[in-house]
Amino acid sequence: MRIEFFKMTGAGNDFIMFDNRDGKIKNPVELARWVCDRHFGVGADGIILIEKSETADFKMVYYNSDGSFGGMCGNGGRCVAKLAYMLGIAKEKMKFEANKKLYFAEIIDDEKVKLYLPNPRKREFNLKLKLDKKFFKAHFVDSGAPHLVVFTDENGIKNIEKININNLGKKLRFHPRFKHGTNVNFVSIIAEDTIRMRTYERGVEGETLACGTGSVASVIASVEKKKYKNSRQGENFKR
Ligand SMILES: N[C@H](CCC[C@H](N)C(=O)O)C(=O)O
Repeated sequence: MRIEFFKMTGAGNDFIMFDNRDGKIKNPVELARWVCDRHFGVGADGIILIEKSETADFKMVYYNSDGSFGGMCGNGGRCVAKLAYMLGIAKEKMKFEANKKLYFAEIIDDEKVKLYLPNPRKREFNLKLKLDKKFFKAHFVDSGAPHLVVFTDENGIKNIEKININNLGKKLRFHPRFKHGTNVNFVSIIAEDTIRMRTYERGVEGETLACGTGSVASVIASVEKKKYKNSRQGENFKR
């Protein structure tokens, strides 16, 4: 069987995407594991299927590289919006369904796609998580995907670049407090309006280069805990 695919990256978080409106992909779990392999496949953090929707322009169905169902993905949402626009499935302003929720996206120009995420309701601040006889202070925000935010300064970590994400991140990701597991973001305050974040992703089971819903969760925790300015500066951000 021949299946056309598209590869895109959102800030380094990369995805292989398929137009599955005809339903010809029947085993996405196996497909994700195979094509996401960076040596024996194409290589990506996950796959995204565009499927038919009754309530929106299309449905985004997202699987992590290990084949687990991913729910919502911020970077993937921007990529799939662009693909849907390129394929003529949606216009510049669109709405799509993902994990039974509705999202709005807007194509700004060739390089920019804006994605509107609803305000996360599930937030739990000041958790104390026991790990290897030590307590970690962390905050939990579900921004479409479950995210733990671990501030380096609240946990005596001096240099975020030196954290062994694939070790410490993994332990927190599997902490029994989270029944379905969680993504884990380590965050350092850089300036009044800038944070540095490194993410361990559930389902990729390793550090990824960027995470959209993780960024949103980290900013929410920063505004709450660090009294950040709730600034809209990001809108004018230029590379
Ligand atoms: N990278 C994604 C989030 C993936 C979450 C997924 N790994 C899970 O919760 O299983 C993003 O840009 O929002």
